[in-house]
Amino acid sequence: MPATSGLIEVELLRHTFGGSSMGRLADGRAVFVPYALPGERVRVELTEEKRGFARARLVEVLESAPQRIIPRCRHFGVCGGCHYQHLAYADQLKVKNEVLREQLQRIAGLSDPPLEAIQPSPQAWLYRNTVQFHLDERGRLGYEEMNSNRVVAIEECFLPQPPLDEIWRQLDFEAGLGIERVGLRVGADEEVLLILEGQPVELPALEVDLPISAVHLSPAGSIVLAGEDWLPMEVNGRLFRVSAGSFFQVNTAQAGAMVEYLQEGLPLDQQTTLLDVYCGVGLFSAFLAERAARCIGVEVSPSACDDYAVNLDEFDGVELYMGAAEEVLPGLRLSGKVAAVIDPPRAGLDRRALDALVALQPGWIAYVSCDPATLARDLKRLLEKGYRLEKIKPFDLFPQTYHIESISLLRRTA
Ligand SMILES: C[S@@+](CC[C@H](N)C(=O)[O-])C[C@H]1O[C@@H](n2cnc3c(N)ncnc32)[C@H](O)[C@@H]1O
Repeated sequence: MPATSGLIEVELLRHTFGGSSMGRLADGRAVFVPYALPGERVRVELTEEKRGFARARLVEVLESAPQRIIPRCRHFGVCGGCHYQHLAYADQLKVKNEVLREQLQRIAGLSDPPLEAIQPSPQAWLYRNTVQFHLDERGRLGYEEMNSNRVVAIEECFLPQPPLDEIWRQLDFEAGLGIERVGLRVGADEEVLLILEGQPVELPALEVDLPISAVHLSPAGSIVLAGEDWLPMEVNGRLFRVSAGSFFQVNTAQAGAMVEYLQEGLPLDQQTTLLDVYCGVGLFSAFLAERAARCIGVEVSPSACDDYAVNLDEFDGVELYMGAAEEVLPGLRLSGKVAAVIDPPRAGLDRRALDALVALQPGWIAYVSCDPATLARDLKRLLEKGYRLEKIKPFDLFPQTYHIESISLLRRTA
Protein backbone atom coordinates (compact mmCIF):
# COMPACT_ATOMS: atom_id res chain seq x y z
CA MET A 1 0.00 0.00 0.00
CA PRO A 2 1.52 3.41 -0.87
CA ALA A 3 2.24 5.83 1.96
CA THR A 4 -0.49 8.41 2.31
CA SER A 5 0.88 11.86 1.57
CA GLY A 6 0.28 14.68 4.01
CA LEU A 7 0.05 14.88 7.75
CA ILE A 8 -2.64 13.42 9.98
CA GLU A 9 -3.75 13.83 13.56
CA VAL A 10 -3.86 10.89 15.94
CA GLU A 11 -4.70 10.34 19.61
CA LEU A 12 -2.37 7.93 21.34
CA LEU A 13 -3.82 5.22 23.54
CA ARG A 14 -1.09 3.08 25.09
CA HIS A 15 2.61 2.25 25.28
CA THR A 16 3.88 -0.69 23.24
CA PHE A 17 7.06 -2.75 23.34
CA GLY A 18 9.63 -1.02 21.13
CA GLY A 19 9.18 2.48 22.56
CA SER A 20 6.30 3.64 20.35
CA SER A 21 2.84 4.66 21.55
CA MET A 22 -0.13 3.24 19.69
CA GLY A 23 -3.17 5.06 18.31
CA ARG A 24 -5.81 4.28 15.70
CA LEU A 25 -6.09 5.61 12.15
CA ALA A 26 -9.53 6.59 10.83
CA ASP A 27 -9.80 3.17 9.12
CA GLY A 28 -9.21 1.37 12.45
CA ARG A 29 -5.62 0.27 11.82
CA ALA A 30 -3.13 0.62 14.66
CA VAL A 31 -0.47 3.28 14.14
CA PHE A 32 2.80 3.26 16.10
CA VAL A 33 4.48 6.59 16.87
CA PRO A 34 7.92 6.80 18.53
CA TYR A 35 8.66 9.63 21.00
CA ALA A 36 4.92 10.21 21.64
CA LEU A 37 2.96 9.33 24.80
CA PRO A 38 -0.48 7.90 25.56
CA GLY A 39 -3.05 10.65 26.12
CA GLU A 40 -1.34 12.92 23.59
CA ARG A 41 -2.86 14.30 20.42
CA VAL A 42 -0.13 14.47 17.81
CA ARG A 43 0.41 15.33 14.17
CA VAL A 44 2.27 12.58 12.32
CA GLU A 45 3.51 11.59 8.90
CA LEU A 46 2.95 7.96 7.92
CA THR A 47 6.27 6.32 7.07
CA GLU A 48 5.19 2.72 6.54
CA GLU A 49 1.78 1.24 5.80
CA LYS A 50 0.79 -2.42 6.04
CA ARG A 51 -2.59 -4.07 5.73
CA GLY A 52 -3.09 -4.24 9.52
CA PHE A 53 -0.99 -1.38 10.91
CA ALA A 54 1.15 1.64 10.11
CA ARG A 55 4.21 3.41 11.49
CA ALA A 56 4.52 7.16 11.67
CA ARG A 57 6.98 9.93 12.39
CA LEU A 58 6.08 12.42 15.08
CA VAL A 59 5.85 15.88 13.54
CA GLU A 60 4.18 17.91 16.29
CA VAL A 61 2.66 17.37 19.72
CA LEU A 62 -0.69 19.17 19.68
CA GLU A 63 -1.75 18.27 23.23
CA SER A 64 0.94 16.87 25.47
CA ALA A 65 0.61 14.33 28.28
CA PRO A 66 1.23 15.63 31.82
CA GLN A 67 4.17 13.19 32.17
CA ARG A 68 6.08 14.69 29.23
CA ILE A 69 9.37 16.31 30.28
CA ILE A 70 12.11 18.08 28.34
CA PRO A 71 14.66 15.53 27.07
CA ARG A 72 18.23 15.96 28.28
CA CYS A 73 19.98 15.22 25.00
CA ARG A 74 19.84 17.43 21.92
CA HIS A 75 19.76 14.34 19.67
CA PHE A 76 16.66 12.81 21.30
CA GLY A 77 13.97 12.21 18.70
CA VAL A 78 16.45 11.70 15.86
CA CYS A 79 19.02 9.29 17.32
CA GLY A 80 17.58 5.79 17.72
CA GLY A 81 19.57 5.05 20.90
CA CYS A 82 17.09 6.47 23.46
CA HIS A 83 13.32 6.20 23.47
CA TYR A 84 12.12 7.55 26.83
CA GLN A 85 14.02 10.72 27.64
CA HIS A 86 10.67 12.55 27.48
CA LEU A 87 9.60 10.62 30.62
CA ALA A 88 10.95 11.00 34.16
CA TYR A 89 12.85 7.90 35.27
CA ALA A 90 10.09 6.80 37.69
CA ASP A 91 7.59 6.92 34.80
CA GLN A 92 9.94 4.93 32.54
CA LEU A 93 9.96 2.18 35.16
CA LYS A 94 6.15 2.12 35.31
CA VAL A 95 5.99 1.85 31.51
CA LYS A 96 8.40 -1.10 31.49
CA ASN A 97 6.41 -2.98 34.11
CA GLU A 98 3.21 -2.29 32.17
CA VAL A 99 4.68 -3.36 28.82
CA LEU A 100 6.16 -6.56 30.29
CA ARG A 101 2.81 -7.43 31.92
CA GLU A 102 1.00 -6.87 28.62
CA GLN A 103 3.43 -9.12 26.71
CA LEU A 104 3.07 -11.89 29.31
CA GLN A 105 -0.71 -11.66 29.18
CA ARG A 106 -1.12 -11.42 25.42
CA ILE A 107 1.68 -13.70 24.18
CA ALA A 108 2.29 -16.12 27.06
CA GLY A 109 -1.42 -16.30 27.98
CA LEU A 110 -0.77 -15.53 31.66
CA SER A 111 -3.82 -13.61 32.86
CA ASP A 112 -2.19 -12.59 36.15
CA PRO A 113 1.59 -13.02 35.79
CA PRO A 114 3.56 -13.19 39.08
CA LEU A 115 5.40 -10.00 38.22
CA GLU A 116 7.64 -8.48 40.90
CA ALA A 117 8.51 -4.78 41.08
CA ILE A 118 11.13 -3.65 38.60
CA GLN A 119 14.64 -3.15 40.04
CA PRO A 120 15.65 0.42 39.14
CA SER A 121 19.15 1.13 37.88
CA PRO A 122 21.17 2.97 40.55
CA GLN A 123 22.07 5.40 37.78
CA ALA A 124 19.56 6.55 35.17
CA TRP A 125 22.34 8.28 33.18
CA LEU A 126 26.06 7.63 32.53
CA TYR A 127 25.58 3.96 33.35
CA ARG A 128 26.88 2.08 30.29
CA ASN A 129 30.26 0.34 30.60
CA THR A 130 30.16 -0.26 26.84
CA VAL A 131 29.09 1.87 23.90
CA GLN A 132 29.07 1.10 20.22
CA PHE A 133 29.13 3.84 17.61
CA HIS A 134 28.66 3.73 13.86
CA LEU A 135 30.51 6.08 11.54
CA ASP A 136 28.80 8.54 9.21
CA GLU A 137 30.03 9.16 5.67
CA ARG A 138 32.56 11.70 7.00
CA GLY A 139 33.98 9.26 9.58
CA ARG A 140 32.26 10.98 12.53
CA LEU A 141 30.95 8.90 15.45
CA GLY A 142 27.20 8.52 15.68
CA TYR A 143 24.25 6.24 16.25
CA GLU A 144 21.66 4.86 13.87
CA GLU A 145 18.35 6.66 13.55
CA MET A 146 15.21 4.94 14.83
CA ASN A 147 14.00 2.26 12.34
CA SER A 148 16.78 3.15 9.88
CA ASN A 149 20.45 2.46 9.07
CA ARG A 150 21.18 6.16 8.62
CA VAL A 151 23.87 7.35 11.03
CA VAL A 152 23.35 10.56 13.03
CA ALA A 153 26.70 12.09 14.04
CA ILE A 154 26.48 13.00 17.71
CA GLU A 155 27.88 15.80 19.82
CA GLU A 156 26.69 14.51 23.19
CA CYS A 157 25.43 11.30 24.77
CA PHE A 158 24.44 10.82 28.40
CA LEU A 159 24.56 7.02 28.55
CA PRO A 160 28.30 6.07 28.64
CA GLN A 161 30.18 6.09 31.92
CA PRO A 162 32.38 9.23 32.35
CA PRO A 163 35.73 7.62 31.37
CA LEU A 164 34.21 6.65 28.01
CA ASP A 165 32.63 10.04 27.53
CA GLU A 166 36.02 11.69 27.71
CA ILE A 167 37.48 9.36 25.11
CA TRP A 168 34.85 9.13 22.39
CA ARG A 169 34.91 12.89 21.91
CA GLN A 170 38.58 12.66 20.97
CA LEU A 171 38.07 9.98 18.31
CA ASP A 172 37.94 10.89 14.69
CA PHE A 173 38.33 8.54 11.72
CA GLU A 174 39.24 9.12 8.14
CA ALA A 175 36.38 8.09 5.90
CA GLY A 176 37.01 5.01 3.72
CA LEU A 177 39.09 3.01 6.21
CA GLY A 178 36.49 0.24 6.17
CA ILE A 179 35.65 0.61 9.87
CA GLU A 180 31.97 -0.11 10.42
CA ARG A 181 31.63 0.07 14.19
CA VAL A 182 33.63 1.64 17.00
CA GLY A 183 33.18 0.19 20.47
CA LEU A 184 34.48 1.42 23.81
CA ARG A 185 34.38 -0.56 27.05
CA VAL A 186 35.52 0.55 30.51
CA GLY A 187 36.58 -2.02 33.07
CA ALA A 188 37.89 -2.23 36.61
CA ASP A 189 40.21 0.64 37.58
CA GLU A 190 38.78 2.64 34.66
CA GLU A 191 40.87 0.77 32.09
CA VAL A 192 39.48 1.36 28.62
CA LEU A 193 39.44 -0.84 25.52
CA LEU A 194 38.73 0.56 22.04
CA ILE A 195 37.26 -1.99 19.63
CA LEU A 196 37.25 -1.26 15.90
CA GLU A 197 35.16 -3.57 13.75
CA GLY A 198 34.95 -3.93 9.99
CA GLN A 199 36.96 -4.96 6.98
CA PRO A 200 39.68 -2.32 6.86
CA VAL A 201 41.33 -1.22 3.68
CA GLU A 202 44.28 -0.44 5.92
CA LEU A 203 44.59 -0.63 9.69
CA PRO A 204 44.09 2.83 11.19
CA ALA A 205 47.01 4.58 12.83
CA LEU A 206 45.91 5.39 16.39
CA GLU A 207 46.43 9.00 17.24
CA VAL A 208 44.77 8.91 20.64
CA ASP A 209 47.20 10.18 23.22
CA LEU A 210 45.60 8.14 25.99
CA PRO A 211 46.59 5.04 27.95
CA ILE A 212 43.99 2.76 26.40
CA SER A 213 44.08 -0.62 24.72
CA ALA A 214 42.87 -0.94 21.15
CA VAL A 215 41.88 -3.94 19.04
CA HIS A 216 40.71 -4.45 15.50
CA LEU A 217 38.11 -7.20 15.05
CA SER A 218 37.18 -8.66 11.70
CA PRO A 219 35.96 -12.07 10.51
CA ALA A 220 39.65 -12.84 9.85
CA GLY A 221 40.47 -12.47 13.56
CA SER A 222 41.57 -9.87 16.06
CA ILE A 223 44.65 -7.66 15.82
CA VAL A 224 45.93 -5.80 18.87
CA LEU A 225 46.74 -2.19 17.98
CA ALA A 226 47.74 -1.13 21.51
CA GLY A 227 47.88 -2.73 24.96
CA GLU A 228 45.76 -5.86 25.52
CA ASP A 229 42.77 -7.37 23.72
CA TRP A 230 40.79 -7.84 26.93
CA LEU A 231 39.71 -5.94 30.05
CA PRO A 232 39.13 -6.93 33.66
CA MET A 233 35.47 -6.28 34.59
CA GLU A 234 34.37 -6.36 38.22
CA VAL A 235 30.96 -7.55 39.45
CA ASN A 236 30.14 -7.86 43.16
CA GLY A 237 33.85 -7.92 44.02
CA ARG A 238 34.79 -10.63 41.53
CA LEU A 239 37.01 -9.93 38.52
CA PHE A 240 36.25 -11.30 35.06
CA ARG A 241 38.50 -11.40 32.06
CA VAL A 242 36.44 -10.09 29.10
CA SER A 243 37.93 -10.17 25.60
CA ALA A 244 37.14 -7.61 22.94
CA GLY A 245 34.83 -10.00 21.08
CA SER A 246 32.99 -11.30 24.15
CA PHE A 247 29.59 -10.21 25.42
CA PHE A 248 29.37 -8.56 28.84
CA GLN A 249 26.36 -7.00 30.59
CA VAL A 250 26.51 -3.22 29.92
CA ASN A 251 25.16 -2.11 33.29
CA THR A 252 27.67 -3.45 35.82
CA ALA A 253 25.66 -2.57 38.95
CA GLN A 254 22.55 -4.24 37.59
CA ALA A 255 24.55 -7.31 36.54
CA GLY A 256 25.41 -7.58 40.23
CA ALA A 257 21.75 -7.25 41.21
CA MET A 258 20.80 -10.05 38.79
CA VAL A 259 23.53 -12.28 40.22
CA GLU A 260 22.16 -11.70 43.75
CA TYR A 261 18.63 -12.50 42.61
CA LEU A 262 19.82 -15.82 41.16
CA GLN A 263 21.86 -16.61 44.27
CA GLU A 264 18.74 -16.12 46.41
CA GLY A 265 16.09 -17.51 44.09
CA LEU A 266 17.54 -20.53 42.28
CA PRO A 267 17.57 -23.62 44.53
CA LEU A 268 20.91 -25.45 44.17
CA ASP A 269 22.66 -28.11 46.26
CA GLN A 270 25.56 -30.55 46.09
CA GLN A 271 23.39 -33.17 44.33
CA THR A 272 22.48 -30.82 41.46
CA THR A 273 24.06 -30.27 38.06
CA LEU A 274 23.83 -26.62 37.03
CA LEU A 275 23.52 -25.89 33.33
CA ASP A 276 24.56 -22.35 32.35
CA VAL A 277 23.33 -22.08 28.77
CA TYR A 278 24.47 -19.02 26.76
CA CYS A 279 27.02 -18.59 29.55
CA GLY A 280 29.21 -15.89 27.96
CA VAL A 281 32.38 -15.29 29.97
CA GLY A 282 30.87 -17.10 32.97
CA LEU A 283 29.20 -14.31 34.96
CA PHE A 284 26.50 -16.54 36.47
CA SER A 285 28.62 -19.74 36.65
CA ALA A 286 31.27 -17.97 38.71
CA PHE A 287 28.77 -17.06 41.44
CA LEU A 288 26.77 -20.31 41.37
CA ALA A 289 29.23 -23.12 40.55
CA GLU A 290 30.28 -23.75 44.17
CA ARG A 291 26.67 -24.32 45.20
CA ALA A 292 26.23 -27.21 42.74
CA ALA A 293 27.89 -30.60 42.31
CA ARG A 294 28.73 -29.86 38.70
CA CYS A 295 28.47 -26.82 36.45
CA ILE A 296 28.19 -27.07 32.67
CA GLY A 297 28.57 -23.98 30.48
CA VAL A 298 27.33 -23.84 26.89
CA GLU A 299 28.48 -20.98 24.67
CA VAL A 300 28.97 -20.47 20.94
CA SER A 301 31.50 -17.60 20.91
CA PRO A 302 35.15 -18.81 20.89
CA SER A 303 36.42 -15.67 22.66
CA ALA A 304 33.76 -15.93 25.39
CA CYS A 305 34.73 -19.62 25.81
CA ASP A 306 38.40 -18.67 26.24
CA ASP A 307 37.37 -16.13 28.88
CA TYR A 308 35.07 -18.66 30.59
CA ALA A 309 37.95 -21.12 30.89
CA VAL A 310 40.07 -18.45 32.64
CA ASN A 311 37.24 -17.07 34.81
CA LEU A 312 36.11 -20.49 36.06
CA ASP A 313 39.59 -21.99 36.38
CA GLU A 314 39.58 -21.88 40.21
CA PHE A 315 36.51 -24.14 40.50
CA ASP A 316 36.34 -27.94 40.40
CA GLY A 317 33.56 -29.71 38.55
CA VAL A 318 33.14 -27.11 35.79
CA GLU A 319 32.81 -28.16 32.13
CA LEU A 320 32.35 -26.05 29.05
CA TYR A 321 30.85 -26.98 25.70
CA MET A 322 31.69 -24.63 22.84
CA GLY A 323 28.86 -24.73 20.33
CA ALA A 324 25.32 -23.59 19.66
CA ALA A 325 22.89 -24.53 22.44
CA GLU A 326 20.60 -26.16 19.88
CA GLU A 327 23.47 -28.45 18.82
CA VAL A 328 24.98 -29.14 22.25
CA LEU A 329 21.92 -29.70 24.45
CA PRO A 330 20.45 -32.63 22.46
CA GLY A 331 23.72 -34.55 22.97
CA LEU A 332 23.93 -34.08 26.77
CA ARG A 333 23.15 -37.02 29.05
CA LEU A 334 22.73 -36.05 32.70
CA SER A 335 21.70 -38.06 35.72
CA GLY A 336 20.36 -36.76 39.04
CA LYS A 337 18.92 -33.34 39.75
CA VAL A 338 19.39 -30.61 37.15
CA ALA A 339 18.85 -26.83 37.33
CA ALA A 340 19.41 -24.39 34.47
CA VAL A 341 20.20 -20.74 33.93
CA ILE A 342 19.47 -19.71 30.35
CA ASP A 343 20.36 -16.28 29.00
CA PRO A 344 19.80 -16.27 25.23
CA PRO A 345 20.24 -13.31 22.88
CA ARG A 346 17.18 -11.29 21.80
CA ALA A 347 15.90 -14.00 19.46
CA GLY A 348 15.18 -16.14 22.52
CA LEU A 349 15.39 -19.92 22.72
CA ASP A 350 15.74 -21.86 19.51
CA ARG A 351 12.93 -24.45 19.42
CA ARG A 352 15.46 -27.33 19.29
CA ALA A 353 17.30 -25.88 22.29
CA LEU A 354 14.05 -25.56 24.22
CA ASP A 355 12.97 -29.14 23.49
CA ALA A 356 16.40 -30.51 24.41
CA LEU A 357 16.48 -28.46 27.62
CA VAL A 358 13.07 -29.78 28.67
CA ALA A 359 14.20 -33.36 27.87
CA LEU A 360 16.99 -32.92 30.48
CA GLN A 361 14.19 -32.33 33.03
CA PRO A 362 15.61 -29.43 35.02
CA GLY A 363 13.66 -29.03 38.27
CA TRP A 364 14.19 -25.26 38.04
CA ILE A 365 14.90 -22.96 35.11
CA ALA A 366 16.03 -19.35 35.57
CA TYR A 367 15.33 -17.61 32.26
CA VAL A 368 17.32 -14.36 31.94
CA SER A 369 15.80 -12.40 29.06
CA CYS A 370 16.50 -9.12 27.29
CA ASP A 371 13.38 -9.27 25.11
CA PRO A 372 9.88 -9.57 26.57
CA ALA A 373 8.29 -10.70 23.29
CA THR A 374 10.53 -13.73 22.72
CA LEU A 375 10.51 -14.42 26.47
CA ALA A 376 6.70 -14.54 26.47
CA ARG A 377 6.72 -16.87 23.43
CA ASP A 378 9.19 -19.22 25.14
CA LEU A 379 7.36 -19.11 28.48
CA LYS A 380 4.18 -20.22 26.73
CA ARG A 381 6.06 -23.23 25.35
CA LEU A 382 7.64 -24.04 28.72
CA LEU A 383 4.26 -23.79 30.49
CA GLU A 384 2.80 -26.22 27.94
CA LYS A 385 5.65 -28.62 28.77
CA GLY A 386 4.86 -28.77 32.47
CA TYR A 387 6.66 -25.75 33.96
CA ARG A 388 5.04 -23.19 36.25
CA LEU A 389 6.19 -19.58 36.37
CA GLU A 390 6.88 -18.96 40.07
CA LYS A 391 7.95 -15.34 39.68
CA ILE A 392 9.42 -12.88 37.24
CA LYS A 393 11.43 -9.79 38.09
CA PRO A 394 12.39 -7.04 35.64
CA PHE A 395 15.75 -5.30 36.08
CA ASP A 396 16.22 -1.96 34.39
CA LEU A 397 19.58 -2.41 32.71
CA PHE A 398 18.90 0.18 30.04
CA PRO A 399 17.41 3.46 31.39
CA GLN A 400 16.17 5.93 28.73
CA THR A 401 15.58 3.05 26.28
CA TYR A 402 12.68 0.65 25.74
CA HIS A 403 14.78 -2.46 26.47
CA ILE A 404 13.52 -4.67 29.31
CA GLU A 405 15.67 -7.27 31.05
CA SER A 406 14.05 -9.79 33.37
CA ILE A 407 14.62 -13.03 35.25
CA SER A 408 11.84 -15.64 35.31
CA LEU A 409 12.00 -18.51 37.77
CA LEU A 410 10.22 -21.61 36.50
CA ARG A 411 9.57 -24.85 38.40
CA ARG A 412 8.88 -28.24 36.87
CA THR A 413 5.52 -29.59 37.98
CA ALA A 414 5.02 -32.58 35.67
C1 LIG B 1 22.83 -12.28 26.51
S1 LIG B 1 24.43 -12.96 26.41
C2 LIG B 1 24.59 -13.68 28.01
C3 LIG B 1 25.96 -14.02 28.47
C4 LIG B 1 26.13 -14.32 29.95
N1 LIG B 1 25.07 -15.13 30.50
C5 LIG B 1 26.27 -13.02 30.75
O1 LIG B 1 25.32 -12.63 31.47
O2 LIG B 1 27.33 -12.39 30.66
C6 LIG B 1 24.14 -14.30 25.33
C7 LIG B 1 25.34 -15.18 25.05
O3 LIG B 1 24.89 -16.25 24.23
C8 LIG B 1 25.85 -16.52 23.23
N2 LIG B 1 25.11 -17.19 22.14
C9 LIG B 1 24.43 -16.62 21.12
N3 LIG B 1 23.81 -17.56 20.39
C10 LIG B 1 24.10 -18.75 20.97
C11 LIG B 1 23.75 -20.11 20.70
N4 LIG B 1 22.94 -20.41 19.67
N5 LIG B 1 24.20 -21.08 21.50
C12 LIG B 1 25.03 -20.78 22.55
N6 LIG B 1 25.40 -19.52 22.86
C13 LIG B 1 24.95 -18.52 22.09
C14 LIG B 1 26.47 -15.18 22.92
O4 LIG B 1 27.76 -15.34 22.37
C15 LIG B 1 26.47 -14.51 24.30
O5 LIG B 1 27.68 -14.76 24.97
